[in-house]
Amino acid sequence: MARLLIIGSLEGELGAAARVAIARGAKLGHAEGVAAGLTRLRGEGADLALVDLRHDVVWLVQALAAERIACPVVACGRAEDADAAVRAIEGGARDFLPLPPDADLIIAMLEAAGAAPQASDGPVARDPSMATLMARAAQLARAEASVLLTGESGTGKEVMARHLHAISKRARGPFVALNCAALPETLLESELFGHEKGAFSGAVAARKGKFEQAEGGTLLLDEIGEMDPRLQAKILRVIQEREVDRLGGGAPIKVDVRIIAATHRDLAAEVVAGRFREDLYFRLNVVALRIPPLRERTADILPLAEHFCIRYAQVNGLPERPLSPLARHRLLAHPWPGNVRELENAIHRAVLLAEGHEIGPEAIELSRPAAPPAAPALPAPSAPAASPAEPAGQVAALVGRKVEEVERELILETLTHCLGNRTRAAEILGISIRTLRNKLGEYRTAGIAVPPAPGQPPFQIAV
Ligand SMILES: Nc1ncnc2c1ncn2[C@@H]1O[C@H](COP(=O)(O)OP(=O)(O)OP(=O)(O)O)[C@@H](O)[C@H]1O
Repeated sequence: MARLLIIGSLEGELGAAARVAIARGAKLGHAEGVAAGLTRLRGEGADLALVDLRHDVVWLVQALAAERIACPVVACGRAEDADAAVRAIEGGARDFLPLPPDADLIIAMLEAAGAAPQASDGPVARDPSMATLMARAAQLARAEASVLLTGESGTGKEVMARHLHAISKRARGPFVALNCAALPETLLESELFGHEKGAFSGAVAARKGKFEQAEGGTLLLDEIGEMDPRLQAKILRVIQEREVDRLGGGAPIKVDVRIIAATHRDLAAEVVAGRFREDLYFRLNVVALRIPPLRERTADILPLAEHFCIRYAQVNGLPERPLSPLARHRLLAHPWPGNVRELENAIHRAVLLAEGHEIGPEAIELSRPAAPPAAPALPAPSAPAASPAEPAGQVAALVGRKVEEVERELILETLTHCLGNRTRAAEILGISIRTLRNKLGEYRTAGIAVPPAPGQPPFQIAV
């Protein structure tokens, strides 16, 4: 369940935003001001904080950065408050939410924060390959062993992790998820292990890490393959000793947490390449579940599509409508490179776009062609083929240029567009923040100017 903290009075339009989020399944916390909000974020944390622009948003962002608390902050206000909104974004706020709130925008922001409201009804799994997987998951219900979930992005690893938690004897305890690829190393370290007061210059109060927050429940370490080897060693110690050391010393704290790790990488290959610790791999891999890509479980496509048709009709207050036979055909013919996430997005759009009593094929927009043309013809050099998502002229204009060069321009332009906000730019580009930082580091080394992060002097050295 997404955890949202609202900072400001709930009496006005912010209260309406709170009601929208609750209706979509978010768990709400509230603080009247930024200082009280900071105290709550130190204690129980949140996936997203919505802060009334009349409060000192930049102070909160800076305090969170100083205390290494990872929580995206979204400033909220009326469209007339544009100047204050720009100051908040320049000061490090993730985004601006215009009031009165738009329900879809709130959902999108929760999703961008990695906290999409979760359906509580468990995974849809009708394909025989998933039936086997679900049977194995059921066998594991009473087990305490760590589980390693592998599978391409969007196959449903987090959904499966939540399911494993829900059917386990820890179900009454918390389920806490952390995306290890989304945070830089120091922030990830204090998110995981917490810190004592005075552990670093901004640590003005002690704070529990995710291991402690998940006490008695389950901790999902998502994208574990991206974790730095030093932190891998610390995770190994927690698993072996069942205790965590907060940053800044103090006695070790006993923890009772089941760990589920997930990755889209081939971790065994990462071990061979020397990027992932073998001992940690064996500890996590006690039980491994591979979630097949959607193209390998085609019997799931229509049940999933129907599930999302109902869900998004309800979420948007629209009547439930069936998929027409042609729409079904179109869905079955598509290879779904983005897996269930891509299908979910396509159906959400279709539910909004469809007209009439059923959802027809015209409402289903697919990112790539459903199948290659019967007789593929080589495009003429002067008129290269474009994907349906890209206007032909724009792609044609890039012919003759190096991929590396185009990539660099896209990254730098996106960063400029986001006023230097790395997290936002990485999200838009669809790459991890770590990859973005590495690229920016390369550009700097090559002497190319990089837009500074908000609140930092131009062309600083640290990325
Ligand atoms: N079996 C399923 N039943 C219902 N919904 C599903 C199922 N699998 C995935 N989804 C939905 O698809 C989306 C992507 O799923 P999820 O986040 O679990 O994938 P993931 O493999 O963890 O992705 P990533 O590797 O990118 O983190 C979510 O919105 C989720 O609700």
